[in-house]
Amino acid sequence: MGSSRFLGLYITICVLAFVISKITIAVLCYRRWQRKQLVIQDRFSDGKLVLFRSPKMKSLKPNSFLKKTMKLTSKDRIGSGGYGTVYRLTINESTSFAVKKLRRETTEQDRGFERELESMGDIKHRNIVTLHGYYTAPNFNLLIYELMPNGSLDTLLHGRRMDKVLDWDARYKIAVGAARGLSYLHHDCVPHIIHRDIKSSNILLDHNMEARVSDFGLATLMEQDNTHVSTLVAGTFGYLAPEYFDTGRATTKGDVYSFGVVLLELLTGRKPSDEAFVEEGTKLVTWVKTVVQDKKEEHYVDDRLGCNRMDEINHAFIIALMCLETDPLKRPNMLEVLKMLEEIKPDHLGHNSQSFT
Ligand SMILES: Nc1ncnc2c1ncn2[C@@H]1O[C@H](COP(=O)(O)OP(=O)(O)OP(=O)(O)O)[C@@H](O)[C@H]1O
Repeated sequence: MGSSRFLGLYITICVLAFVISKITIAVLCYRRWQRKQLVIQDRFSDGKLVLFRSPKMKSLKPNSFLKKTMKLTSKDRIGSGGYGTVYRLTINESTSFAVKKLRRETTEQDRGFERELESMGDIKHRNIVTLHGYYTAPNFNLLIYELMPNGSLDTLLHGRRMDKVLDWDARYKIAVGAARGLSYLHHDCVPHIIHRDIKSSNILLDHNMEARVSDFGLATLMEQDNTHVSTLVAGTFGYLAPEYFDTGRATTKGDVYSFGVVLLELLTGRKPSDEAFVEEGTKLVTWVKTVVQDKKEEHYVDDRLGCNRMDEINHAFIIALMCLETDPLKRPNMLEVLKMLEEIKPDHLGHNSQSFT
């Protein structure tokens, strides 16, 4: 009798200990999640602002942040792309953000969409544009990014900006930075991330002219929402790997191909969608393959490179062509591309080849 009472007491204590430990774990997880992000409900537009906590966000007053975000107008517009319009949000003299207003036609609030954004917010790397938070309301969504003061590589290479000429050293640094960011997404993130839309307008430049890959995860995100008007699901014509046209499947090797196109753009200063190619019935990649075969690279490098290091430039052409192999299996992966690029100028980058922020 005594031993069965003891057994009953023993089982009760075990069950209680189990339940208490589960509750404690749940409370700790909830607190950790709360510490990671700040959620502000917006009663006016039935929306919700979520800011991911980081040193930069620490000093911000969330309500005034929300007010300023809601007051963005066309005067604050930086530009627009396939996914929506980008605005500059100025909080004070030293703090600004880039806010991307996504086109959204459905009114459904999707928790999967938010989860995707939360994992995008966890990605922190010095060659990737940080997502600081998001705003979601029944009719629109905003993504809050770090503002890149030097805009996009596309604008610097092909736009009318005369104030900044990118010489060979600057372009080399951009190529290595972009390769490092992409290699981080492919090889260091779990699960790995396929960008799906690598192009010069998605490579932004920070105050040091260091490359930052932007818009990662957006193709997947918008596919879920199913509102991005795109002929080919994701990716931009001129940058897409040939196999994508057959399979429609995005792969890391597809990103490697697109990166190869960006490298060619850096070397030749020509856009993959250059009308001259269309008129000649060719495209940047086919054209460069012939140039390299005929060993005529020096006639086609961008004059603005201002460099007599043709050995380095030829080396970069070879890496670009490896990325542009028609057979994806023959292309190197991004870690290999990064290593080959770093070998072009081992002394130049020797002191800062570390991958993480
Ligand atoms: N974080 C940012 N900081 C500064 N400028 C940005 C930022 N994000 C985007 N921009 C600028 O906003 C403009 C539009 O960018 P967006 O990413 O919407 O379009 P895109 O990359 O040109 O095209 P797509 O949407 O098809 O990828 C570009 O000129 C880009 O330079």
